[in-house]
Amino acid sequence: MPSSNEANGFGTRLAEAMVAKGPLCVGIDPHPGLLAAWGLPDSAQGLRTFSQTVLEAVAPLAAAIKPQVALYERHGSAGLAALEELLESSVQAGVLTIADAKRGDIGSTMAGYADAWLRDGSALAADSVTLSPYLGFESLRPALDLAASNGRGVFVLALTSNPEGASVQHVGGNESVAKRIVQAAALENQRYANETLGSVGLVVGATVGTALTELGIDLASVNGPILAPGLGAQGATGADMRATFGAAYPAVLGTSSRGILAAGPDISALRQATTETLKGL
Ligand SMILES: O=C(O)c1cc(=O)[nH]c(=O)n1[C@@H]1O[C@H](COP(=O)(O)O)[C@@H](O)[C@H]1O
Repeated sequence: MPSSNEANGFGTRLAEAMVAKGPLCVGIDPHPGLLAAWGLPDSAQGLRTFSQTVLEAVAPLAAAIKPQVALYERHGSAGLAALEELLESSVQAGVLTIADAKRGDIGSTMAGYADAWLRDGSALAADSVTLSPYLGFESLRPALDLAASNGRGVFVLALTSNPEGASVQHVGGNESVAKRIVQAAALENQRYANETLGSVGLVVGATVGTALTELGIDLASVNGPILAPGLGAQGATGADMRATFGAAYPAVLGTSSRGILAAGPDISALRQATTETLKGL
């Protein structure tokens, strides 16, 4: 797990990694079908081999990895142990981690989730975690504050890549739910004014097309990283992302899971798929 005494906050460390390696995150989503295609059992041992293979293949190429927590939870405590090992190995491999847990709850319970994913010494501590703000952005306060106190970060869902997201996130027209989340994140990043990039990131799907313009959302003002899922398996390309994000594109971290993982288990094939994806960004 990353230690708290990093000189720079998560946003700055991620910005540096994106300059050094390129703006790509590789999602580690050990779906049962992928495990089978890789000749691995659908078990904790299968998860462990899958995770460590992806890490070995992509650590030199990816600014971050994003393990999908649900697919480890499927195997209970043994699955979570495989995730803990992956988070630990990622530190040794020098790649930043985004735990894709999409947590969100009333403040007092949120403190428990923050402790699990963002506290020094927690077995599941990652460099950052994905959060769902639909109990109110302010309900995320324990995670926002803990991340700020120890150099970690968060990614808050704003406009998700799935078509159903619009039924909640677009509500309100020019004062949409998504716009309020973006504004709240921008305000929160004011505490990182001395850093290259703030540590409160947003999730905006690479598939959202013209929604940002239609809703009058200005991502360039956020001063935080934008995690953009939807590349590859969900159909978005680098060109789509440039068109969608415009002036905010330099802060966008594209993320692809199945589009890269389908190339495994061969390490060089995984590296080639990662390199090809990076070329498009
Ligand atoms: O937070 C996420 O990462 C996320 C947000 C979103 O809006 N859409 C989305 O697909 N994701 C996650 O990104 C990954 C996408 O996987 P692929 O479609 O295989 O690239 C999955 O783990 C999703 O849970």
